[in-house]
Amino acid sequence: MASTVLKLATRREAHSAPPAEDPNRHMWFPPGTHITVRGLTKTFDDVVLYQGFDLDIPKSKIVSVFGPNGCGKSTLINMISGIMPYDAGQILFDGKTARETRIGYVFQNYREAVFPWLRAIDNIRYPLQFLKLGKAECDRRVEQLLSSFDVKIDLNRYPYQLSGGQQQLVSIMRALVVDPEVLFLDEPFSALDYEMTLFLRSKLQKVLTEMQVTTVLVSHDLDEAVELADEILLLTKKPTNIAGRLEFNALRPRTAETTITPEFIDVKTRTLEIFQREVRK
Ligand SMILES: Nc1ncnc2c1ncn2[C@@H]1O[C@H](COP(=O)(O)OP(=O)(O)OP(=O)(O)O)[C@@H](O)[C@H]1O
Repeated sequence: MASTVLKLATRREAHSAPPAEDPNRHMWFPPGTHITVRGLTKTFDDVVLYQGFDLDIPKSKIVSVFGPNGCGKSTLINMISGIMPYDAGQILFDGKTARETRIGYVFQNYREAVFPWLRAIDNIRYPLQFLKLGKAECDRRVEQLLSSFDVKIDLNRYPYQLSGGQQQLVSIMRALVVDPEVLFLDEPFSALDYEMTLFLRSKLQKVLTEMQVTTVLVSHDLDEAVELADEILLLTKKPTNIAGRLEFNALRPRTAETTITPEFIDVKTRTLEIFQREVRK
């Protein structure tokens, strides 16, 4: 099946969509796509959450997922990242399965995500043991990450000795140390105070831009969803589908000043309009 998708993509790299009568039409995806979701179906206790859901996620871009409460944002990234099984469908990363792909995941609840028995530095290093890398390369990666994030905290401390924001910073670095092809973040800042949120948002944005990692972010905060995104993916109420997709092309790094530009206000307003239309349905 993987080769079928790739063949179809290669055949149609002329940017034109396939004819409507093509039975494999749903397998087509635009050039520049990294993740293809096709025919995704998920039911919880007889409630259909996703039914034949298709989605393309572009390579090296940040996509924010926004939608009504309980529409299935977390479930979607959990299924795509391979954490949660689905009933039917296919998800491929450049033609590979999730198991064949280096994936990073940052959870909302950092307290449960970091390992309390490991010092911060050992939490960050932890996933490297599963990659076949020499010690020098492991050290280089950790050093590079610490320098990119300009880390000022004492990494010899245990998680309980760190603030919530510092623990979430550790868990973000742990997700990035494997140099992931794809990064998933599920409301990573929602449990943090505002100052820490702004700080981490700006650091994360800088590092993601440097690393060019394909990123899918679930956020409940509209400003955050737009500020960080190259594209905002809006979902409907369940059974969940795509309500709209909006691009946001402002230059990076984006700062508080970005949020008062006409471009930001326009994208935010249009996002809100689609969201409100869905919520009222
Ligand atoms: N393990 C589960 N068992 C049963 N139902 C579930 C399970 N996980 C999620 N659901 C249901 O699926 C729906 C989508 O849940 P999900 O957490 O993905 O939505 P969400 O959009 O991320 O929610 P929120 O906006 O509250 O963060 C909800 O109705 C939820 O109750």
